[in-house]
Amino acid sequence: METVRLDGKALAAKKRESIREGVEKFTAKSGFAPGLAVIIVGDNPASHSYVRGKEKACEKAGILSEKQHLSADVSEKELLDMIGHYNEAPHIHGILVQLPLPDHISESKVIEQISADKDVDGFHPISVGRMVTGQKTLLPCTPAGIMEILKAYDITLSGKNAVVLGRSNIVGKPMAQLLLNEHATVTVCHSRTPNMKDLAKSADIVISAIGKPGLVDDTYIKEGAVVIDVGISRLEDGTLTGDVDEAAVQGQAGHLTPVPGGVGPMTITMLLANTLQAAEEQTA
Ligand SMILES: Nc1nc2c(c(=O)[nH]1)N[C@@H](CN(C=O)c1ccc(C(=O)N[C@@H](CCC(=O)O)C(=O)O)cc1)CN2
Ligand SMILES: [Mg+2]
Repeated sequence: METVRLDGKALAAKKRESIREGVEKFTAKSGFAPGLAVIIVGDNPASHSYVRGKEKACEKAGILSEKQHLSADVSEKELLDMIGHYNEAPHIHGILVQLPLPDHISESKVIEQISADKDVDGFHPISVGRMVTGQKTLLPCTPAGIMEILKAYDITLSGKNAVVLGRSNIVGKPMAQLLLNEHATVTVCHSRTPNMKDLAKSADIVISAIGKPGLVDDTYIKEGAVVIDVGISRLEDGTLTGDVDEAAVQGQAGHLTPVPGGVGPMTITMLLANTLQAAEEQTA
């Protein structure tokens, strides 16, 4: 069978154009642009590259972005105080702290410090609670972007068996919840799941967010299954690769997201969408 490539990059470009139009309308009506504060701690090159991508995307969409780069040895209190400042800043409608953080800073304390109204990453327990109970909220960007890809390609979720590989708070857990909200039957696999391969092989939809290059080959995939690759690893030669061995699943998967150019560009697109949504809700 022919494997359909799920082109996240092209979908992201289309969505970003419609977000840009929404931002233009918002700005004309309110007299100010939606504002996003981006806080990055330390010097992780991948994190800086993602933050650059976010700033560039904001600029193109007409969103004001304000970056704060803190040194790796900044105290937890200083970071919490900075978030407190942005919680009160009227020109800022969204706050994101790039993850991961250095070990001496509690990720959960930092996330809980962000006002739920400005939580454009959708990681705050209030946002998570709303998502779990099916209320309107700001959704985590990567899982929300994957849902947009599935919708754009008319992939039915109701009644389907979905297997999520990985249980992180950023991707695996919220992904499972969003699929469940759309009436899929969801199994979450992790490092202590003994029969991960068998579970994946029985699924209509496999979402891999593990971070092991090439882990998912044709022995994990049922003929015709939808395969979403969230893993991004940089190999020694500098190339980016996902969790999925693309060559091995070609002809076996029904649909497949590439890496790069699949899920990643939709992550940043959903951040733009969330920032506009937050600005609209705060000025309504
Ligand atoms: N506060 C947050 N931290 C992190 C998040 C997040 O959503 N919020 N997610 C990831 C990193 N991430 C965004 O921050 C991210 C990862 C990848 C991409 C992306 O566009 N990938 C491209 C390739 C990019 C490249 O060439 O390096 C692709 O897949 O095509 C965007 C955002 C962890 N931290
Ligand atoms: Mg590849």
